[in-house]
Amino acid sequence: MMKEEFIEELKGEPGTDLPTANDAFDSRKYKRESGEKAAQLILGMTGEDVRREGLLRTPHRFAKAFDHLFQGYDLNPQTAVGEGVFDSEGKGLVSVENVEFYSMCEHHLLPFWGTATVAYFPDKKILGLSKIPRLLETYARRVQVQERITEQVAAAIQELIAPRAVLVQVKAQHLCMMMRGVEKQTSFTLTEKVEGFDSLQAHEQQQFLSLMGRR
Ligand SMILES: Nc1nc2c(ncn2[C@@H]2O[C@H](COP(=O)(O)OP(=O)(O)OP(=O)(O)O)[C@@H](O)[C@H]2O)c(=O)[nH]1
Ligand SMILES: [Zn+2]
Repeated sequence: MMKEEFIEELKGEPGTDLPTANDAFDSRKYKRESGEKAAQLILGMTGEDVRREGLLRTPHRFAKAFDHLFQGYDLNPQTAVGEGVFDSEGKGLVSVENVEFYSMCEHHLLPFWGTATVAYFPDKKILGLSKIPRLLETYARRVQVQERITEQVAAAIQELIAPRAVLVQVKAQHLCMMMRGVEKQTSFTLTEKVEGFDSLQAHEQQQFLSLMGRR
C-alpha cells in the first residue's frame, strides 16, 4: 500500500478497521493482517518511504515475528503438559532452575527476558521436567507483566499436580527500563510466588529458602 493511500485509510473512522482482541485470536488471516497493519502504522511514525526496498516485506516479517512472540495465546496448561503428568514415587524437592524465557511488557510492548526457577515438593503427582519450560512459554509468550507470569506458572502447577508446596521465581530485565524511560542497564527485577510453605517440614522449608537465596 502506498503511503498516501494508507494515510487516507487512517482518516476514516478512527480505530474501526483495527481488529478486536477476539477477532485477532480467532483467525490466522486476521492475525496476519493485524500484524501487517501494525507494522505499517509503526513505520508511519518514522516518516520513512515505506516503498523503499528494505521496508517492502517488513510488515510481513513483523506479523510473522509477532505471531511467534504471542504464540502463548494458542497454548494452555493442558496442551503444554499433554500426557506429562506421572504418579510420584517420592516426596523430595524437584527443581528446574534457570529456564530462560522471552516476554513482551504489556505497558510498552517492549521485550523483557530472563530466567525462571520452578521448584515443588510433590504429593501424589510429578510433572515431566520439560513441561516446566513449556508452561513458562505458555504464559511468557503473551503481553505480560512479570508478576503475572510468576503467578500463572505457580497456579498451573498447583492445578495440574497439586504439590505439597510450589515456588516460582522469575528474574528479568525489561527493555522499557533500559532502552527508554529510566534507562537503567544493570538492574533486574525478581518476582516470587510461594504456596504451601507452612505445610513443609523445617528442613524442606530450608531447601526452598536456599533456592531463593541463590539468585
Ligand atoms: N509491575 C510491573 N511493572 C512493569 C513491568 N513491565 C514494565 N513495568 C512498568 O510499568 C510502568 C508503567 O508506568 P507508566 O507511568 O504508565 O508509563 P511510563 O510513563 O512509560 O513510565 P516510565 O517507564 O517510568 O517512563 C513503568 O513503571 C514500567 O517500568 C512488569 O512486568 N511489572
Ligand atoms: Zn514496559
